[in-house]
Amino acid sequence: MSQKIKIAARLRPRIHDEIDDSGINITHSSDPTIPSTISVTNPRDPSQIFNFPFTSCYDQLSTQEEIFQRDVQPLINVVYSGVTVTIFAYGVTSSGKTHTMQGDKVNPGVIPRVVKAMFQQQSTLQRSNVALAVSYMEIYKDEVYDLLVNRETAPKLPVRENDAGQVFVANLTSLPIQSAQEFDSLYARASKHRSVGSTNLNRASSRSHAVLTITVTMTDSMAQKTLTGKINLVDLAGSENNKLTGNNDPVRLAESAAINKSLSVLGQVVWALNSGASRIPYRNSKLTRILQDALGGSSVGLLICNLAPGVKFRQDTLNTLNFAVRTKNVENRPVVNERDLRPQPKPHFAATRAIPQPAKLAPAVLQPIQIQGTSGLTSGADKHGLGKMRTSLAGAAGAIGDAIGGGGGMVGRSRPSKLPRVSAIGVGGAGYGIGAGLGAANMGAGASPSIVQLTDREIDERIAKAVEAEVARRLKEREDELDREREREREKEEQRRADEEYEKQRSRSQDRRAEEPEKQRDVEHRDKHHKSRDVDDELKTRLQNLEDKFERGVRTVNQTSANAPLSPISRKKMGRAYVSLARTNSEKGNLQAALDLYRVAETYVPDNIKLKERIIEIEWAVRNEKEFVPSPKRIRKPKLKSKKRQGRGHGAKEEPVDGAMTESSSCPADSQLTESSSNQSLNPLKRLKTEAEDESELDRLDDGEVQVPLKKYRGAIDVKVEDQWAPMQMQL
Ligand SMILES: Nc1ncnc2c1ncn2[C@@H]1O[C@H](COP(=O)(O)OP(=O)(O)OP(=O)(O)O)[C@@H](O)[C@H]1O
Repeated sequence: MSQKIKIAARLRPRIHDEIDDSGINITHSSDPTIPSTISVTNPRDPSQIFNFPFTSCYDQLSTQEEIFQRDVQPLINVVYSGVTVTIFAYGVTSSGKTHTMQGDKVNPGVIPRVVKAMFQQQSTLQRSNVALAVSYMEIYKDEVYDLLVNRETAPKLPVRENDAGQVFVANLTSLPIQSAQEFDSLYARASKHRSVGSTNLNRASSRSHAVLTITVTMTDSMAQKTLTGKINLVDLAGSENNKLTGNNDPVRLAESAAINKSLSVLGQVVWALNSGASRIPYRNSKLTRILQDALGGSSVGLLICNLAPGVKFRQDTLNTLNFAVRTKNVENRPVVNERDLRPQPKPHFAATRAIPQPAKLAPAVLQPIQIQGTSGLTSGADKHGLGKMRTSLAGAAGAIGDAIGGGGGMVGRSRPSKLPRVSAIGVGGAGYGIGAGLGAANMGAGASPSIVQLTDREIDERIAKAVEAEVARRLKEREDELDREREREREKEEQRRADEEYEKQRSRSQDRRAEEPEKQRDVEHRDKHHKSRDVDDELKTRLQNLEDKFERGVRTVNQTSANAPLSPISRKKMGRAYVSLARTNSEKGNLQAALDLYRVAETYVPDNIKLKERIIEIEWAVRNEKEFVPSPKRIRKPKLKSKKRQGRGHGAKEEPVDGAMTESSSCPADSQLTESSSNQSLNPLKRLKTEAEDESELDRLDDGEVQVPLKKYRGAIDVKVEDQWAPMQMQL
């Protein structure tokens, strides 16, 4: 049965000298069937309030104990029923994730409380054997490191997938723990290994994602079963805005880029799961690869969204809540991890590498009737003829088996050629050599008590069929594995090329900037010309296709196109093109189409904050059936802009932290609006290109310098306070 991820949102209190903020409010519901609500004021328009209903909302006065009792404690039973549970803390840097998960001595967080509860539960169990073990890793700059070993010398650990499709970190230490005290001292030591650094926003900011796993193995010797429950406790690193954190040294910037990228992939995974995409981009980061089971997989999930008060965090708060709303629609299919300890029938002969021991075979040959229930097969007639036949068949299997790295070859070579025929059938489920395989796979010897009379020819045919089928299966397995390997290599190669391309572009633009102003003007002039040619064939085709679709009234955009491998530049171009199309639609009043297109654009440029804001605004307008008036277009003023850029580059002008709230003096004049709207008369493809190249909506959205005049905007939207933002969803 599928189960949705449960969401809990927690607002931390003000810390240090943070300014009091009344922009985030929590309304608790006394009725358990009605969710509590978090209301957040739009930083760009204080008259607009977004409401987010969640089953669990914790305000600034909430305690660690409350959160544990209400949302975490019930999951301990789930773990003890043999299911994997994943709890992860998500939020912007300094929002209180580590406080919630780890806490301190006075206010222990989720992790120490979970361990205590796990031991308490263990003591109540009558089962003969319940063992707890811990592993702890961090994902730092997209590499996995073991935190239970010396971190200085810890190697990067590979992430692998087993035959059952479960993702695991190879060679990760797992230590048995006997008591909560033992865990505490081990955890305290290991936490010191975690990468932590100081930023303007957090003295001890996590520079990595940390995943702590407690595994409980319950062995019931009477029922001969083992249940394995697991709880993954994930303290994610927070998304970072380098302007606010003050990160400026290369190490911090690289860490920050890795954190933001992995969180952005996390968002893409959630988006892809919600939109039913055929390919979920788990492999695009180690974080999502490791959390694969928690996102659309087989574990039970709890997402704790940490929120920070203050206007400077307001946009991040909206982004976090927006992520939460999307995540609560992700469905998992929890499974019980149970293993039967009773001796299993031996696997098919060709699937095992074990070399049959003649000494073991011998007694089985002597008691065929007991298993097979027939005397017709005991004679051992035609030993030599059959032996030859079998040798050649098994030899062939051996040759192929060797080629595909399987065990068939070993079986083929090692099988004694003079094995009496009766043992081949009679041993059946006992599992000796070829006979074992045949008995189990083709004749059902162990299962059926009926007498089976087979001629030598029939037996040989069956042998041939069994060998053929097994070899074909192994070849297929091998081919699939090779395909997966090729796919992985291809992805790596694409990533490398994209990085190279990005580096090239960056160094080119740096070179350009370093040139003399005279020359720079030339370059800019040339660039302008190049730009018009810069929309490559691929982009043109895609734009044309899009154009055609919309001309025909097709509203369904192929959203998986965002998954196609593109260089960062092409991604940006595609993003711009979609934004441009979206804008056209929003201008025409087709808000749903515009929203779809903005969302597609977001898959190409997931880090664009202004784009996220735009999506939230339009989502709100669509849900509340309000009119949405897009902000007027800005006309580029090359000189002014370059001056501003230079000024910024030299730190001449400090941007206000809450820039989004600032009314800008550089608002476009009415004449500019007219000029912009004259674009409407152009041929749509031309118009798209013009918009994408000359005055890209995306660039403008992305550009913190130019703000829409707030008064104008407010008047145009005519919003009402307290409109419902998202539909109510109950979880679990
Ligand atoms: N509920 C709370 N009550 C009191 N203090 C809190 C609370 N939540 C967070 N804090 C304090 O806020 C500061 C930042 O919290 P924390 O380090 O947990 O943030 P974070 O989200 O883990 O940040 P980062 O992503 O940078 O690691 C810390 O000093 C912490 O003690």
